[in-house]
Amino acid sequence: MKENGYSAILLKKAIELINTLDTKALVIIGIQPKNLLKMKIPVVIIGNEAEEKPANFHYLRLPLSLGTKNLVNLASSFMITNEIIHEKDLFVYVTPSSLGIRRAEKTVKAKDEFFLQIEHIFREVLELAIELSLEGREGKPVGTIFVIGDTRNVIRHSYQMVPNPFKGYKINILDRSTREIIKEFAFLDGAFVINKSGRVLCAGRYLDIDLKKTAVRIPSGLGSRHLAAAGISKLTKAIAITVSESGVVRVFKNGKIIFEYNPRLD
Ligand SMILES: Nc1ncnc2c1ncn2[C@@H]1O[C@H](COP(=O)(O)OP(=O)(O)OP(=O)(O)O)[C@@H](O)[C@H]1O
Repeated sequence: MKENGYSAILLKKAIELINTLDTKALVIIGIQPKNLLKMKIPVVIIGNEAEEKPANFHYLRLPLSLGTKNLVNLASSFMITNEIIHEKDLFVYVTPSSLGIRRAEKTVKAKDEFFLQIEHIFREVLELAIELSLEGREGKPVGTIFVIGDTRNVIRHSYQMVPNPFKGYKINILDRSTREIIKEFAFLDGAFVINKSGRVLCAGRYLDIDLKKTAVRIPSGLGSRHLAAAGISKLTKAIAITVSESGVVRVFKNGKIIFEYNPRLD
């Protein structure tokens, strides 16, 4: 999503639309908002925080590389979840190269906690998970688990299924040039373990959860991958992100699903 010089015009048109139609919010994606202080309706900004921070401005720190469709869907769910607008309300969104009107709907199941969770490393891993869902590996769908944070306890509750390909290497999720390497290892059975600084400590890790002791409930139809992710997030303070072979990306915290989204269905 690149700035292409139309931002100012599109933003002006968006405001005209808001003044003409009964729209309840403005979503700004990847544009530095300017001259919006007079806006009476809620403004959701995805991208860099501006210096202007009136009470009706909400910031969503999502990666712009998720693309307009995904971001608008997430913004829509965010606004409904936080009662900024209601389902079916109209809102306008604007990006550096497009302008649109949408009816608010919850295509993404996300709990409040999810939107509080979007700090740096988590955001990068979520983006990677969505990329994996969309791209697969060599054209084939791929499923995996990323476990982020509380690594000491995660390691305690897991073991290697195969030799750890990341042993001895300093591969960090923040280093974009190593993204492809990380994705390559998604074909391994098991989970990735990532520390709070973004370093990938291991792949191919079996999450050893005693399901009798760790009472987690997940929706029926989900198998052992999702049970393991729910279990590790309950047993430790880690967050687990799963990509299922069907493409659904889920986030687990404290044994519960706090985010569920299938980017392939957009
Ligand atoms: N405890 C575990 N720790 C790490 N990985 C696991 C664990 N259990 C299962 N997996 C991984 O999940 C894979 C798929 O298992 P299963 O089909 O039962 O899960 P699922 O939840 O139905 O996932 P999907 O929706 O992707 O099919 C396994 O091949 C394995 O790689």
